Amino acid sequence: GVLTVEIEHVDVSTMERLEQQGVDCQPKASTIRIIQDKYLQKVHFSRHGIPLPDFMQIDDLEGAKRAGDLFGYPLMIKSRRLAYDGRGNAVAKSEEELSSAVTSLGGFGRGLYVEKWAPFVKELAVIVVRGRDNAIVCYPVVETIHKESICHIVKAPAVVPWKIRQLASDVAHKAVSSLEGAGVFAVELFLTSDGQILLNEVAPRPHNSGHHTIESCYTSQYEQHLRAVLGLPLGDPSMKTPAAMMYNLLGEDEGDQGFHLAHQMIAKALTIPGANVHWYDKPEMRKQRKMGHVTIVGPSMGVVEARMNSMLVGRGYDGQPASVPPRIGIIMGSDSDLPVMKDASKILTMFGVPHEVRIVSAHRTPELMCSYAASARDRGLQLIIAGAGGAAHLPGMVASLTPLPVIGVPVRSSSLDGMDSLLSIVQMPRGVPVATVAINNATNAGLLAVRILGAGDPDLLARMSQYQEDTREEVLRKAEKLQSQGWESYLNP
Ligand SMILES: Nc1cncn1[C@@H]1O[C@H](COP(=O)(O)O)[C@@H](O)[C@H]1O
Repeated sequence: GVLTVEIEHVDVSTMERLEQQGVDCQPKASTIRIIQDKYLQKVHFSRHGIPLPDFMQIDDLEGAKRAGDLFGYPLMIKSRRLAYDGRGNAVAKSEEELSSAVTSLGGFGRGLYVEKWAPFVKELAVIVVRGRDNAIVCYPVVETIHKESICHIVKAPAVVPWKIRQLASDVAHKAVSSLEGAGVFAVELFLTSDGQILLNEVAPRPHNSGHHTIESCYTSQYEQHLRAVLGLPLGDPSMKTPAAMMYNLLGEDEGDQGFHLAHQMIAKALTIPGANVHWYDKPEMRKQRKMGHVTIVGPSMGVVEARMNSMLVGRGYDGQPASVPPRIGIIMGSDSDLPVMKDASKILTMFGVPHEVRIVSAHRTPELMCSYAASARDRGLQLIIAGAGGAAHLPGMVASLTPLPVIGVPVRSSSLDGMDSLLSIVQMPRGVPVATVAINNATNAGLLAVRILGAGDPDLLARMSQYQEDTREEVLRKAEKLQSQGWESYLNP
């Protein structure tokens, strides 16, 4: 008999599986046709004014050459259907390579089109959800890092300027608004060196770039998909952990050896704080096949990256050896500030906050100051305490080079009793704040830093309450002693 199933939309791997089983997958509705045929998908999006790399259909070698003349090389040649994880794509680096590239894709009969090479600096993705009532919510923008055309690592949120995140969300929102159907859509994007966002493609389904949402967001992409298709209210897509990274467990070898290697990795992942292992239990192990994934969550991207590095030691992720990454940087203009600035470090050690201590001078090492401040956030620092004396420009300059909060410590210098340092630090122009503590009071800088971090770290805030309670009790104990003994014996015990 004939079984007719009507589906609103279907992803390419399902299509491929159905075709392998001899099921005729000719779509009926126009929406389905647009999503299945990547060329028609692009035509559709460009009609809706969504930015994407230039593209054109090619039917023969002459057409491919014309496209090469128009777009230049390297030229991306793509199959119109059944292409994913790098399959169905071929790059021709020159006109001579066109015909072999076309042959590798199965010839023109399969339906090909070409795309102008997108000179991207990062690949981004946004999971967009659309309800039956057409309500749309977007998950935070993520960065996808590919290796040999297969997604390797996903960073959530993407470490890109806020404006870029907004632009990426806008493009993704617009792309999904232009389609029909309810459910989760994954929008893959290119970020170019001149800050443009170009649409790569839209996958109408829960997606690899959204796996992190299971642990890092209030509503996972899977729950969200069910809510959307069932007509329930959409859930909150925002992140409940500050940072997450997902690592795909790809088959590293065939058969048993492949399982052995994967299990080694899983055993390592189980020792990593914040790591969650997902194993798909696919019956067969193949090289480069997605067998599972690990999502690591943590309090900052720096911490999550360090955890990822320690999981991947010896596996070629570009990180440094794992150590506890500092959350706070204590910097000072000279080693002569150290006797004062050490008090900030003492407080942070007491509260168990990992930190680093460095000498960075605004006047003697201006380049170092710039690179330190500019890279601080990406290295995972959450706050900077900067101390200096005299013409104390360090805290203010650092504050102008980073979005992180900066606390300034005026260090007393020999000639003006520290008033020069205090005024240099506290009198900042509008727009560039530095929280300034009392002259030489690095202890307060440490305590203020703990309070600021505590706003997003309940454990730290609880410790701060305990510290206040302990301080109060100490004072009360002294007051009682003074009252019971009198001041003379108090002073001369
Ligand atoms: N403003 C400034 C720029 N570079 C160093 N300083 C400050 O100059 C003071 C004297 O430094 P030194 O003892 O090294 O001469 C220190 O407080 C130091 O922060």
